[in-house]
Amino acid sequence: MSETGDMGLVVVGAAGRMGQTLIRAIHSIPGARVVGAVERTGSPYLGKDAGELAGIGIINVTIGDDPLPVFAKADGVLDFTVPAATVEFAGYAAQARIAHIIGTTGCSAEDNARIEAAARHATIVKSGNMSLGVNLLAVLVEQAARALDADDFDIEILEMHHKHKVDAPSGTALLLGEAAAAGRGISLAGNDVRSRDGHTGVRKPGTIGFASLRGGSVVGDHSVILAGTGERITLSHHAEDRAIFARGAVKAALWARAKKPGLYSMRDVLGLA
Ligand SMILES: NC(=O)C1=CN([C@@H]2O[C@H](COP(=O)(O)OP(=O)(O)OC[C@H]3O[C@@H](n4cnc5c(N)ncnc54)[C@H](OP(=O)(O)O)[C@@H]3O)[C@@H](O)[C@H]2O)C=CC1
Ligand SMILES: O=C(O)C1=N[C@H](C(=O)O)C[C@H](O)C1
Repeated sequence: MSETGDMGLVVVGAAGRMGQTLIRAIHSIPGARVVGAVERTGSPYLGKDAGELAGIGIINVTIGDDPLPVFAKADGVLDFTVPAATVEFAGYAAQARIAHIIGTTGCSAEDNARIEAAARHATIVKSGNMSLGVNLLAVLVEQAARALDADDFDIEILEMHHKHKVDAPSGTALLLGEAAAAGRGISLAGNDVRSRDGHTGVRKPGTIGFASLRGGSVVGDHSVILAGTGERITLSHHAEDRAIFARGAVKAALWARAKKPGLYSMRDVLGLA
């Protein structure tokens, strides 16, 4: 806990697009405080003040590359980095018995198994999208997929992101795919079609298709299309500002503080489960 009684939070990947947005969000939200900032060894941002880098002025938190001492004095860690780093941070958060909020996408099944193991000791909230809007959209997608029969309506998920994004389909697209699959009473694994190229043959009934676009500065656009014969329903979310993800992550941290170790989702945090 920080000296003020606020929840003391460490931001890992503090110099990244989300890292800087998180520093600004924590600074503006009552009850939370930045107590540490971590970047990878060799980062040009080591030694810089995390607040100054994020554009809010000096907050006396220097960006370092050793997570252990900062985790030891914190209540939680906000992590929007890369899968290999996230798996490592999950182990450290479990050792320190602190909350770990994971926004990192592109984790493999093996990464997820290691995160699940860490959740035996740490309270982990992991979601491909921390915004209220997308998590509400997931509930609506599940309802629509349940209501519209697979014989009559095909489900396709389209996402577009900025040109710097490295994983596809996006974590959000997969989260929405999981919601659609749950509505249909099937598992997404084995029923997903992640890309199409060449002579693909006709669409296999009951599958859930994905398409990914990349370009420019798009923060995150997602559409779930339920395509029937003669009609089409499109459920969409457009993220205009990364602050929506950062605010969700801080909300998740404050929620997780009072929770027992385990692996939770943003739907749990928002009461939409
Ligand atoms: N769940 C959600 O709501 C959201 C999830 N995301 C996800 O968050 C992740 C990050 O996105 P974004 O901020 O755009 O990406 P960035 O590349 O801008 O930021 C990632 C940061 O993590 C740093 N990093 C890499 N390895 C380590 C390490 N071992 N220790 C500490 N820091 C490390 C990177 O450093 P360097 O560049 O020097 O390698 C970089 O500064 C992605 O997976 C993205 O999909 C993004 C937005 C919302
Ligand atoms: O990389 C991003 O930027 C984003 N990643 C998340 C995802 O993979 O869905 C969330 C958001 O769409 C932005």
